[in-house]
Amino acid sequence: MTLVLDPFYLIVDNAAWVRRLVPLGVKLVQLRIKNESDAAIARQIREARICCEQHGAQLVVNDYWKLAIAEGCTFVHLGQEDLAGADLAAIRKAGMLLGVSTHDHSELDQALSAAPDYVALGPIFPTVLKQMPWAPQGLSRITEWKQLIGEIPLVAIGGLTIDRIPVVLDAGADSVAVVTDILRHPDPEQQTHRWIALTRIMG
Ligand SMILES: Cc1ncc(COP(=O)(O)OP(=O)(O)O)c(N)n1
Ligand SMILES: Cc1nc(C(=O)O)sc1CCOP(=O)(O)O
Ligand SMILES: [Mg+2]
Repeated sequence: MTLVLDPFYLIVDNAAWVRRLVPLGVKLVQLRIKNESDAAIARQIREARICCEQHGAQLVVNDYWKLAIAEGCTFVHLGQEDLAGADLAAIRKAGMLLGVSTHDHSELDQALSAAPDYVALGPIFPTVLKQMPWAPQGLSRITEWKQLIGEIPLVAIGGLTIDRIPVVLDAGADSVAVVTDILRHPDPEQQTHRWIALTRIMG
């Protein structure tokens, strides 16, 4: 059955952000931790899972699919390199949902061969979060991707801001993922409220 994704997809880099923003009404959140020990990551996954369960939010664990399984999580996000090294059978056996990143047609073919529960396309606009070899995809690429993947939910990511939500959803994205426009906002709580309100109207 096709998954229905919340139109607002928050991505954070530690469990403290999950505790701070999920209670505001976030329903889909990714824990994307880099450069910490497995023990520290496992602890934060557990903390985030408990918080999400308490608030009816879906937690997606980035990269660390083994820890996600061990901590009883239900959703992982994998990039292409992560996917190449992952045991998809183990992920599915654990009953996990799977989201996969794509940046070009060959990556889309790879992603679709894993029967993902959503496909992410990025970077839609320039992003300051990480360096990537791909030029911004632009809005027409969102429309193209949605036509190619059909019913599978499409997540747009990269350089998204509150002002860009309408055009990105209108182009065909089912969900809009964000880091900087919320985590580096002077008032992250207020900005989260704005994202929730706008994606509820538009999504
Ligand atoms: C929703 C979503 N889309 C894309 C990514 C990027 O994943 P990946 O290419 O594996 O890069 P890292 O995030 O691991 O640096 C994502 N995390 N979430
Ligand atoms: C983590 C990530 N992955 C991308 C991809 O294109 O796969 S773009 C991106 C950065 C998203 O952060 P921001 O909202 O700050 O631009
Ligand atoms: Mg990754």
